[in-house]
Amino acid sequence: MLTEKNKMRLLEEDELFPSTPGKVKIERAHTINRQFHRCFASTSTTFLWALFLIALTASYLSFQSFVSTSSRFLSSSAWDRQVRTSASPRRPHGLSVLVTGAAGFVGSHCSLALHKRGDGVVGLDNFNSYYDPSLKRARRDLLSRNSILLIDGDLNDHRLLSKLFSLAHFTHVLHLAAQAGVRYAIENPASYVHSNIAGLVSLLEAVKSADPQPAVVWASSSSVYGLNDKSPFSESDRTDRPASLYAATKKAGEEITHTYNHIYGLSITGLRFFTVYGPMGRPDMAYFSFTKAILAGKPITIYRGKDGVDLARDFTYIDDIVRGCLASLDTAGKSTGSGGKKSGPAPYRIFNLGNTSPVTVPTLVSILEKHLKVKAKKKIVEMPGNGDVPFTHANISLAMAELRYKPSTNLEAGLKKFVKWYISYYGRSSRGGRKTNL
Ligand SMILES: O=C(O)[C@H]1O[C@H](OP(=O)(O)OP(=O)(O)OC[C@H]2O[C@@H](n3ccc(=O)[nH]c3=O)[C@H](O)[C@@H]2O)[C@H](O)[C@@H](O)[C@H]1O
Repeated sequence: MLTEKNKMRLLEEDELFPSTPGKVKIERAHTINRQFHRCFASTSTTFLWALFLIALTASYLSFQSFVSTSSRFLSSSAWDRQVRTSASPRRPHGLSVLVTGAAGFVGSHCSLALHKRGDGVVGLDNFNSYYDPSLKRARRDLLSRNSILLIDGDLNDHRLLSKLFSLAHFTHVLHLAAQAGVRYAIENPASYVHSNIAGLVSLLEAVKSADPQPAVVWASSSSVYGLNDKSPFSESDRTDRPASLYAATKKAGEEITHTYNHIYGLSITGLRFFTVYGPMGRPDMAYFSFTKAILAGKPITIYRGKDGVDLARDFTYIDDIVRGCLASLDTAGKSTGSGGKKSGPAPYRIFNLGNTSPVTVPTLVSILEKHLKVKAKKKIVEMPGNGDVPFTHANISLAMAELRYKPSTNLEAGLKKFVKWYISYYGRSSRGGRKTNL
């Protein structure tokens, strides 16, 4: 017999876990159900508590790491001195440059080149794990051996940025930090917004407030041309049809920098890089991942465009890009703002930095086969609709006229240098582990 109290409890439980209407309830089944429900209720409560505790611990740890990262930087006079020393030019009228993304491919090369000619350089990089951070750490070690300070920090850390600009009077910012990669945007769209939009705005806010305001040279991308089919691509061509989120964030960057130029008088130079390659490059890019796979005897996938047309890129060698970046810094006019107001118009420039001679992906593979002395196992598939464009081709007349930019390394010669570096760094039996220092 059920007591009134038990009946009430059952009723309450029925309301909590309603049974399917019209089903006959057998008391034994109900008892089992009840036990199950209790057990479920207690399991879910435990689960919720566990979740709560995990969230609490995670926020505590991230707060701690934020506090320790910031205080490590922000309260040490030794660190202040390091920043000032690294930012100081060692030649008369030398530049003082904050290089963001300095542990990256283009960033590390540019930092070394600036330092070599006597400019002051401070690097900033968040060492994210988009590709193997050990290569980024090796680049940092190389910079460190050249007395270049590289700070582990994120563009979105406002306190860190304002501290940096208060410590050093940077004449220029070379902004190369970004979430790169065209196809990865399908997997992780938020990382593009974090770095290429929020990070960019955070940096521009800090630059705007700096006194004096530095000039900004930053990496846009050939991908902004998107579905443009007028060849070669000129800076005045349409860029309103991006084919990937990566491209859309780079295009947005061009508009955002324009706003800061217009309102605050920041001197802006946007560089549209065309598929940059070379030693110490990015492991996610085709020439690099193909090399690794070919040496390991693994198959490579070659995408092919509509109607069996080969894809082509205006592959541009890193040394040419570095020269273009340095020439942009050297010719950037001054920012005109102070205290959040501009005192006159400041330059806003955009340049293509390409090679002007597109090469198809199968040709890239055959050059690699020749330099590696190994035949590739090729799998040819139709280009997936994940952001790729069929070809790129730069018109570089503007950069030639204003920057004296003149690319001098063709793909054959550039890949030879890349392969030499790759084998010296990873060895021929490459499994991704490094053999020597950079
Ligand atoms: O100029 C840019 O603005 C961009 O250049 C670079 O993008 P992409 O030109 O796409 O270079 P990359 O990935 O090396 O693919 C090269 C070719 O190989 C094809 N490709 C690629 C991979 C593969 O497995 N198979 C293949 O055929 C592929 O279809 C393509 O045709 C930078 O990564 C990017 O960050 C941005 O800076």
